[in-house]
Amino acid sequence: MKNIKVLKFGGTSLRTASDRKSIIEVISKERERGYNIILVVSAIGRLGDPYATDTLLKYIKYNEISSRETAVISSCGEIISSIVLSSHLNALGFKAAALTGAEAGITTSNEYLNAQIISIDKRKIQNLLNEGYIPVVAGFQGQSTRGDITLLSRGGSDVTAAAISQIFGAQQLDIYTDVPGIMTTDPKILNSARTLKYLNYNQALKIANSGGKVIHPEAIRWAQENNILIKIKTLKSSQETIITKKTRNNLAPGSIICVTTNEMDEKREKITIIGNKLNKNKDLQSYILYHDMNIQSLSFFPDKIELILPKQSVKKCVEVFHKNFIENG
Ligand SMILES: Nc1ncnc2c1ncn2[C@@H]1O[C@H](COP(=O)(O)OP(=O)(O)O)[C@@H](O)[C@H]1O
Ligand SMILES: N[C@@H](CC(=O)OP(=O)(O)O)C(=O)O
Repeated sequence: MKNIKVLKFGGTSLRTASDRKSIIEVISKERERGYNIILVVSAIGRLGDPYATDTLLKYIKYNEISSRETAVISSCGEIISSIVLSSHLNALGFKAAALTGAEAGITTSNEYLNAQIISIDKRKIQNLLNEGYIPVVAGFQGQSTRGDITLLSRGGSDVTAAAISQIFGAQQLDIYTDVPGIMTTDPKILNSARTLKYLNYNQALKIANSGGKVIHPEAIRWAQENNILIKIKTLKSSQETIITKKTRNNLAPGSIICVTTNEMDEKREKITIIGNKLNKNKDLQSYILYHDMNIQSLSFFPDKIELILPKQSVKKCVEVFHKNFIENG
């Protein structure tokens, strides 16, 4: 079957009734454009929302239940979400069918909380598509070769969506989230962050690997193998990031694209400055070496610089790098 598009909706895009209404409008438009749609959903909302992953995890203590049971309770959020969305679609006259990861044919390795997808049996989703249904797949989960429920690691619904895109020969995967794409830094840290319009797979992978959690790195790898165009977007704006093999965002030596942050432990965070041939950026290097920013450890690589700092110094430091070397760089 041609013209397949996979749409993934993250927990933050499914939160309210109005979000879910906007999702139905997106699906409707994509169908009108002639696409056969496969949906992948995450658990609704974030900590505090009834069936969000972190809310479910608050009901248990890791040492009281096994990893197997942790995977089972965590998987419930996505299952509930898939049924909520399919019921909305059916109520509006679409034909939709919710599937758990196992029902969608996703077989994984045996690590309960951090499994890898080994294969996807296409038959169930394919039959639904042939019959005019919109499959709504619960993301983040699969079934191990031993028959247990497994998780694809935190943020893993992106992996479900990219793997399904590859197996079904989709040319495009749209990931809906609460930010208008991959940005020059986390907009929750700095509101002057701007959306990066175009990235190639390698640039996106570097950002994802160093804490830019908009997309799971494993999802980029699945997409890259089949050259699938990824769009990262939000329901609320027309801005987006387009990730492809080649980018229009060719970087001059010494330039920076993104500053990411990643928690190391309770007290420390790692800041990563990502760019091209950063050894050519003498201003940046001397800024780091000669300004007192509370840096505890520093590593230079050709395409990134990693700094470890106490948590309280991170915001200021991100602000300085962003202002001096991205906004005015
Ligand atoms: N460079 C970045 N660009 C955009 N967002 C970022 C970046 N780094 C971190 N983020 C954070 O990633 C969040 C989106 O990822 P996530 O919470 O996993 O969403 P979803 O539920 O849609 O999967 C944003 O709310 C933002 O705070
Ligand atoms: N709900 C899971 C899986 C996931 O991918 O979620 P989201 O797409 O909302 O980041 C998690 O919180 O890890």
